[in-house]
Amino acid sequence: MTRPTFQVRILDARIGDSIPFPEYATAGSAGLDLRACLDEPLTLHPGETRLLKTGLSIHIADASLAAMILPRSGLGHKHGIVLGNLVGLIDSDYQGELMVSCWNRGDTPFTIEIGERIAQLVLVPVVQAAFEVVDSFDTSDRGEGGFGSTGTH
Ligand SMILES: O=c1ccn([C@H]2C[C@H](O)[C@@H](COP(=O)(O)OP(=O)(O)OP(=O)(O)O)O2)c(=O)[nH]1
Ligand SMILES: [Mg+2]
Repeated sequence: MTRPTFQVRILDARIGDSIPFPEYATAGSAGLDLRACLDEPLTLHPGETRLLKTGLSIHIADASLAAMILPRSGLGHKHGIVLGNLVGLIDSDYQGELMVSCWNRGDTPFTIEIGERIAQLVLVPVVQAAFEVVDSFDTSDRGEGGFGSTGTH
């Protein structure tokens, strides 16, 4: 399969050296792991949130694509390390450093090591909408029902 190509800037000279460049871990991986570009290990105390550098910027350039920063399941489930913004959305025109908001939502301190994989980046298709303002909609089966309106079984 041909892959779209993005320009990437390496903002930290350790990337590609002591801190590996992101790569798909397996042929079927959806995400690229992002690593913490720290100068020293960082202990996140319970409830603490810190914005961490990744040492990389990407320019997606194509408005029909975006990237999402998602938590790693192991860190989130086992150690309570998730994202302070829950999900990060990278706009196609963003050219700044990819940043990861790390939140310790658990009840024990967790130390992030230099170069540790802290989150994952997933490229996703995007549809930009145009809106037509109307007074009413053609009625659908659901109508305005939501929030459990179809029951629980
Ligand atoms: O986890 C994240 C989330 C966002 N960003 C960058 C890329 C994104 O394109 C930009 C803006 O993000 P967003 O639109 O979610 O934040 P905002 O609070 O609305 O800021 P802005 O006013 O700059 O759009 O910040 C990151 O590096 N990491
Ligand atoms: Mg925004």
